[in-house]
Amino acid sequence: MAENRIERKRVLSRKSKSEDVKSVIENGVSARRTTITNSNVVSSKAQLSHMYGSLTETDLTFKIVQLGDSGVGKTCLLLKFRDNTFLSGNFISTVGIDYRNKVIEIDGTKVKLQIWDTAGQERFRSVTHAYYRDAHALLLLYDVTNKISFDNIRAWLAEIKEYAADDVVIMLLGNKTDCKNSERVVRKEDGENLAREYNVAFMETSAKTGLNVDLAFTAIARELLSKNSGESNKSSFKVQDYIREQTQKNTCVNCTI
Ligand SMILES: Nc1nc2c(ncn2[C@@H]2O[C@H](COP(=O)(O)OP(=O)(O)OP(=O)(O)O)[C@@H](O)[C@H]2O)c(=O)[nH]1
Repeated sequence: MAENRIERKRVLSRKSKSEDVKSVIENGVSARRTTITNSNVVSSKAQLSHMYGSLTETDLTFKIVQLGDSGVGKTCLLLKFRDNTFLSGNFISTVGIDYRNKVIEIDGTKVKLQIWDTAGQERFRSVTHAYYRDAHALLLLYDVTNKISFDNIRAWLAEIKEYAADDVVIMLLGNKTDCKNSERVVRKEDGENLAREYNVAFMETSAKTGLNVDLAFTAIARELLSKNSGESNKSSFKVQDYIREQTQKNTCVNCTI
């Protein structure tokens, strides 16, 4: 029913279906829908996998949900990761929820990441809560230039405790690190300390420059793969160690240029 429809966000809906199919063929990613209702999600996903299944054969699918206050950069992070594009200029808030798929390969295993982009605005909270439960991982974002978005992380973590599975993998991301130092109001150490307090992984990102964007999703995928294979019980994969190694590697590469 029309009144039950949750209109999707902006620019993302501009692609035509044929363009989406082309994108699937070229990039191995799934198409987007133009509207989502709670009741049609399952059938739409089934239709998509029926339509595009042979083009996106993967070994595993993981569901990742992005959370955080409105304006912290959730949609931009997803678009940077999937399409390597950045939406600058006018900010148009997400309405409801939307998702995109991206297939990545980790040590020879094809993993489909189904990434759900939620609206940060309070009025959509009851809609988005429904998507926490079966999420394998949650990316929780704040904006390093917005103290309130950081202070609200505790409230987000409380909601996660209430609505998500007990063993969900959580990663805290401080986004917009490309902004000038004078604009930054949340220090990296503050993010690290909060993440340590809640025993979650942490890194800083920029959806604008792409800093650590791929790494955030790859680290999550590796952690989920390790969990899936039962490795995490033996503590053989430590996501925060992996992040540290990878960021150090990147820093060293930059040093030698
Ligand atoms: N400088 C900078 N701006 C960013 C970055 N990420 C997002 N933005 C800007 O921040 C604004 C909000 O970005 P969105 O991705 O739409 O935010 P959101 O978290 O999806 O917001 P909701 O949809 O309301 O939940 C936009 O104007 C973006 O251009 C970043 O890494 N750096």
